[in-house]
Amino acid sequence: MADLLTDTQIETALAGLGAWSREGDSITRTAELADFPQAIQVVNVVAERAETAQHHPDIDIRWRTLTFTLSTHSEGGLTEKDTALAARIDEAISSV
Ligand SMILES: C[C@H](O)[C@H](O)[C@H]1CNC2=NC(N)=NC(=O)C2=N1
Repeated sequence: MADLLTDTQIETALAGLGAWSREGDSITRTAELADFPQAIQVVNVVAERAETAQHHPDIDIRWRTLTFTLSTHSEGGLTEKDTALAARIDEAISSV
């Protein structure tokens, strides 16, 4: 259970995250890696972190370009679970 974020809280979180943008009840970011294996490496790191958080992003894989979309389905919108996992995804992208 996590409270839905207000519009202001979402804007503040996005300003801190940088690469993410809001699309309705979701936030999304794209990352282009050097090649396909690196993109899959990022996906594997994100998968581990998502399992630890018990919160899971939608991931679109197109060759070396990844698109992550986050929303808290059980709450029908954005919560701290999404902004927290977004930061972990950013770290995973930077670490590869
Ligand atoms: C029991 C478990 O925590 C829930 O089913 C989780 C799993 N992962 C999830 N991921 C996302 N993005 N939204 C959810 O509501 C959600 N629910």
